[in-house]
Amino acid sequence: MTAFTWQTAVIKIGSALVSPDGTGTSDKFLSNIANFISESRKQGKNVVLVSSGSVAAARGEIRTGHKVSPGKKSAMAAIGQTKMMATWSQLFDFTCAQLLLTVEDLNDRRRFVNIKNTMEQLLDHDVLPIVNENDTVAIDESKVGDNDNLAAHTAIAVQADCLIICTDVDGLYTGNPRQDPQAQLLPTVDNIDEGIMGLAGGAGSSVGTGGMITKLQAAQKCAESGIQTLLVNGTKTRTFTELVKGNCPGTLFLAKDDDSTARQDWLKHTSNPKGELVVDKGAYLAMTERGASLLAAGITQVVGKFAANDAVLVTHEGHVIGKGLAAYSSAEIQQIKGAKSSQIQYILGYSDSAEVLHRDDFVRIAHDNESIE
Ligand SMILES: Nc1ncnc2c1ncn2[C@@H]1O[C@H](COP(=O)(O)OP(=O)(O)O)[C@@H](O)[C@H]1O
Ligand SMILES: N[C@@H](CCC(=O)OP(=O)(O)O)C(=O)O
Repeated sequence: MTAFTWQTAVIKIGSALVSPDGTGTSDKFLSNIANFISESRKQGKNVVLVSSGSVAAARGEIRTGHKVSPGKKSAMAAIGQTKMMATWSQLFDFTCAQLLLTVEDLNDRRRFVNIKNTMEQLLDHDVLPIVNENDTVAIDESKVGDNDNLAAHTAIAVQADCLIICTDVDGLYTGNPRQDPQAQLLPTVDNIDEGIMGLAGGAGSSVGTGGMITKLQAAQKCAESGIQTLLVNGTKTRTFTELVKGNCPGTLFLAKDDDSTARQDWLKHTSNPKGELVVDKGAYLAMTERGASLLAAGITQVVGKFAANDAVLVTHEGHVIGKGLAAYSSAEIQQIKGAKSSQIQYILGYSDSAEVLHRDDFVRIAHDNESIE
């Protein structure tokens, strides 16, 4: 077993643990998890819970076939969310708070900062934040879609040093252990490359969403943000006795060395680019080799409509070089592109910033397969 240490953790609980019978909720597995959370808080650690199970908890409350329509899922989430929250609350002798989020809340910088501040306030007041996707309002493109990725965004928001994903298998195996009895458990993963991604199969139960792939996506986001991820079996008591001792009884995904700021982690993994700035070779070299800010003079083209403070992609010759927060709107940049910074005041009649994209609001993206739809 690999040893690990942590101070602030996001703990993600899958539907199969909240609703082991595939309908209603049960404390069968949750009481062990709740004890671990209580014990960790007594040790002065910070915990945020991301809990699935609202849809599964409401099975039987609404007539459905085997496949449930999105409309019925939303209705089930509305019913099951209160059941799930009530089940958690009765396992703790401290206050719990409910946070229901959508992808739009996370993508928007101001809303994201508000979510982050709210969670910090709750932790400062010894309240346990319990997060879930707002399945009642989120449909299709406004959905994160799975709580593994939602947990990674949450970990980035609270600047956790650890994400613990509790599921119904012991960790990451060389193949889906439900289909391949020869599959071996991997105790440590130091780099989530294509080979590791290729090991992931689908969900293990009828109530799970995403299966192993979304867990690996979450672990990858976290690793790149300097956050370690543990994938453990939430159905076993021993998991939690080992976790309390600082041992990882499943798979530990190591964090990468990360000197990026919290703002840059949000930009890279959570923000959704609303447009694109095409830059010339001089700006490209200045940004990638010297870490310089982007000035209006280096911009050759503006793609899409966006407001000041929206996230945008920065591209050169068809390759994405990074993502940043634009200091000006697309309409303003259309007017100032190619101009010297000293001319911004003259062209626009005001100058909010000498840079169109400040170096602190920019994050490099090394691969080049991202594009604007
Ligand atoms: N390589 C793998 N290693 C471990 N489990 C895997 C792998 N590939 C697919 N799985 C499946 O992923 C399931 C966990 O995902 P899921 O059912 O979505 O759980 P949860 O509800 O906890 O999110 C496991 O039960 C297992 O069947
Ligand atoms: N938000 C949904 C859960 C989505 C999800 O990712 O489920 P799971 O794979 O069980 O963690 C719900 O509360 O039912």
